[in-house]
Amino acid sequence: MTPRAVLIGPPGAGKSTIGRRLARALDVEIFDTDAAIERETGKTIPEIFAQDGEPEFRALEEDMVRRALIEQTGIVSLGGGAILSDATRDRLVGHTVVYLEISVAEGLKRTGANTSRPLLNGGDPRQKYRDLMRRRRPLYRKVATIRVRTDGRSPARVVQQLVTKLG
Ligand SMILES: Nc1ncnc2c1ncn2[C@@H]1O[C@H](COP(=O)(O)OP(=O)(O)OP(=O)(O)O)[C@@H](O)[C@H]1O
Ligand SMILES: O=C(O)C1=C[C@@H](O)[C@@H](O)[C@H](O)C1
Ligand SMILES: [Mg+2]
Repeated sequence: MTPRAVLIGPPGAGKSTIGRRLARALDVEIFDTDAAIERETGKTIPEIFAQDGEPEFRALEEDMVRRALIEQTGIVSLGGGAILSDATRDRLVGHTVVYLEISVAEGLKRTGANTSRPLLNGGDPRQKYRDLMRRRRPLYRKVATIRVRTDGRSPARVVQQLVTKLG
């Protein structure tokens, strides 16, 4: 058993939104690792970051992704930073991995008013988002088997393209 597709990309790329809609279009289940971690721990992600620290969150995330890749058969949406883990990148080999691409400007717009993303809080969000993309872009590209641009495209349009690409 293997997921139909795994969605990756930075905050605001649409992993949760597109994931939900793509799953509906394909009539499969959606499994969002961020939501699953919150369910399993009974804490929100900002609470985990604040109380336990990012390394603890990354460990929970790595294990959640490991299990999802074994157990899920629908669409799996990963947290934005999940691909930072070497083990996770290794485990993604052989899967259908969709990179939802987004520009820094558009990513900032989509995440702007929202404070539920601990990594973008505090300091200058623009600089933080840029730094994050500089570090992650090569990793997203490396593990992706399909890339889709999301700038200036409605979720419906992105989903439509993905349905075509996934066959
Ligand atoms: N193609 C799109 N066009 C316009 N807005 C979008 C698009 N995709 C998502 N959005 C909007 O952008 C915001 C962020 O999307 P979403 O939460 O799905 O991103 P995410 O990749 O799951 O982010 P995170 O990594 O923080 O979980 C939401 O308000 C969503 O409605
Ligand atoms: O980009 C990131 O590192 C994160 C993205 C979110 O999906 C969450 O997994 C968390 O807020 C960390
Ligand atoms: Mg999300």
